[in-house]
Amino acid sequence: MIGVPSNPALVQLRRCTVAVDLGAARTRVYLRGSGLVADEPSVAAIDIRTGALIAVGANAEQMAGRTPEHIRVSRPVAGGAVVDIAMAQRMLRHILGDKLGRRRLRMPMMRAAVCTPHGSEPIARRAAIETMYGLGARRVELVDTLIAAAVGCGLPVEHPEATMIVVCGAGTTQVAVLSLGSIVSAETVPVGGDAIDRAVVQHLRNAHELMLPSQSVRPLHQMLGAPATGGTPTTEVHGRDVVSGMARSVMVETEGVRHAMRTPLTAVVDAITGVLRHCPPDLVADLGDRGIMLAGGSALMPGLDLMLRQATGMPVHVADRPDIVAVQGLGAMIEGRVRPALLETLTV
Ligand SMILES: Nc1ncnc2c1ncn2[C@@H]1O[C@H](COP(=O)(O)OP(=O)(O)OP(=O)(O)O)[C@@H](O)[C@H]1O
Repeated sequence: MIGVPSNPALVQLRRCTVAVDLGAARTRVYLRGSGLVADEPSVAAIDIRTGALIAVGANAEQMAGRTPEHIRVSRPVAGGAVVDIAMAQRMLRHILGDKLGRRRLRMPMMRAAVCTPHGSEPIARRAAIETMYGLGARRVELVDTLIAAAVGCGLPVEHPEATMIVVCGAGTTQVAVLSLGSIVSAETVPVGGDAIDRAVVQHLRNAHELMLPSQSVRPLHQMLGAPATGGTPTTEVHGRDVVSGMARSVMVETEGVRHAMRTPLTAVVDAITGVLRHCPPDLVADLGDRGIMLAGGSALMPGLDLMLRQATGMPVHVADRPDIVAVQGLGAMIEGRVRPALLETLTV
């Protein structure tokens, strides 16, 4: 496992004590020596009359859509970037304060590793760094999420054969082919689980004039992978009538929901074919057997792997715990469990 530390960035990563994945849906924190210590929704609730923080994480998420006028539920991370640095700092401080105790909070933050989506803008990378500086970090190492996730999946990224990873999160999907520890070709599209959920909600609104409560969307995900049958299978769905505002139930056809979910996913399929088009033929040939590793929280969507298999004709494997692979990969880097020399990191 120990190799030659020829990559200075990896040497810097080994000095980090904390690894953070600030996602649009969830914030995950890995502490060296302790493992994953926090995995909470990236949500904060504030009292707008006083500016006081009322809740963070799961407690704040439960309040979404149910708040009185003076409470605002905020999501400080969107589209793969921290969009409200001050709120992200307050949220992280509380999430970690709850887990570590206030006094231990400053120490682990001295050197932090943070993953950022592939191809993120300099301003987005800066925002991630500023967020960590506000928590007391003196140095921040940025790592491409695709590299962190590939390491977290246990892919043999340092080998001279191609591996392909698709990280499907809440707001973005990142696709890459890696070989010899580096990204050969990659693409990020602004489509993830949230876009799929919005497509389902919009379909119910257009086709049935029904407003779907947010907790009712996930049970409909299974329609993506439902076998196509000759008949028209239907499911009963409860919601609110768009016009009258009254509670109402409708029978929803599987095929309509499946079609709605597939529409945003065409961008993901296009990204996969685009990445393959930019790869040397030898690497593409490797992938015919190895296929695609699917990671990110949306990889848990039933039928997504099957849909991608059908659309690309390639084998698709879902990572173990696909939602946490990126932070686990970062964790492996700061623990020194990754072969040096071959991994590419972004250092600022
Ligand atoms: N069991 C599940 N079934 C279907 N979808 C799921 C499941 N679990 C999580 N998701 C979806 O996964 C997404 C969150 O994934 P993940 O935690 O990887 O996002 P993130 O890293 O916070 O987002 P991003 O990478 O876009 O910043 C959400 O859209 C959520 O609805």
